[in-house]
Amino acid sequence: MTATRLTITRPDDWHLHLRDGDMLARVLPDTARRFARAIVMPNLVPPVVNAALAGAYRDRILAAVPAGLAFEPLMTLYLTERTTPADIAEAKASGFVHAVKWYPAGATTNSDSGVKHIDNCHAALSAMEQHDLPLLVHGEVTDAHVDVFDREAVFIETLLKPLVQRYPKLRIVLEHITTRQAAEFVAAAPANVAATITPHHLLMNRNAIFQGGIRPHHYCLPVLKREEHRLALVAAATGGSPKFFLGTDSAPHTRGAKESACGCAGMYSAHGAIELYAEVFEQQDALDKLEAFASFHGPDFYRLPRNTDTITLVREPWDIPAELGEGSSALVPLRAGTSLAWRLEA
Ligand SMILES: NC(=O)N[C@@H](CC(=O)O)C(=O)O
Ligand SMILES: [Zn+2]
Ligand SMILES: [Zn+2]
Repeated sequence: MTATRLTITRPDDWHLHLRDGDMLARVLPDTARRFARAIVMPNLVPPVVNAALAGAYRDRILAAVPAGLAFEPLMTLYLTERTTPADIAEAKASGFVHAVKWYPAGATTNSDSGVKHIDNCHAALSAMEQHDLPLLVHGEVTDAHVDVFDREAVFIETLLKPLVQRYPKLRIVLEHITTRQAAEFVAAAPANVAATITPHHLLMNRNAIFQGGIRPHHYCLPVLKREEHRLALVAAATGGSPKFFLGTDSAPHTRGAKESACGCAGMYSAHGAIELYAEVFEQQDALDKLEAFASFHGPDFYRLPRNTDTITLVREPWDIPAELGEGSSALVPLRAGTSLAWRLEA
């Protein structure tokens, strides 16, 4: 029998881009309606590199939370080769910075200030291990000679495995995993290593980028992979392991920035995030595993309390508009012009 209603502990989003200004105001309500908390990515321009900037950004986010909704932004720092142990100590002491993000320079959107050589970050990484502040990783090498579809697997072998060995107590989240190699690596790693998985990498393979023509709204980083990799991610997400948890990587870009001769990487999914995950879990006949993936594994890893209120999803198709918002912040959401199978009950 198929379920038509599903009530779960309110989930959190452990990887989210909220941007700033008009775009922040446009996208935050979508997340705040569904999730109690989110790990907010620091790749603004300029990036959020210290606790003072994170605190100011946190205030702007809180000011944009719609009346009647409760939402807690969990802030992150952007790791650079100039991040000091004092920056880390200050971030930890703030109480609102929950992690530090490693962007290999040039790997993704707004990563220009990121890390060229991780060997230049060892003082900061030691401080993070000492203060128990997790490291979040965009796991792709940037070497132009490495095929774009292999960049995650090569990153794991050449950079991540040595790092895990060198810092055995550092908590590490490999973000938005996209390959069988990543799922296997995380599953076999010690308990201080975990991963987030996006709805789009669970729902689509790389054919979606080229369906009848080039599809800029299906371009993200790490790029969608072959079907065998999608299947490995689905098995990891629905398999019940506490090492895998929800992180949408909802990454809004304006329509113009996506539909361009050199379009930005990132998909917007916050408008239907938990509903999209429900589709995946239903396809696997694993709806009973959704709550742990969406609401328990993340807070347990981050050592935060689980949420105590609930959300309810109903199996009732609803239409996704062709475009969300207007003017400078208008964007094309995932599944634009089609429908989602599950709807969030008001
Ligand atoms: N995932 C993406 O394709 N884009 C993200 C950056 C990131 O998470 O790598 C963005 O900020 O737009
Ligand atoms: Zn990334
Ligand atoms: Zn991201």
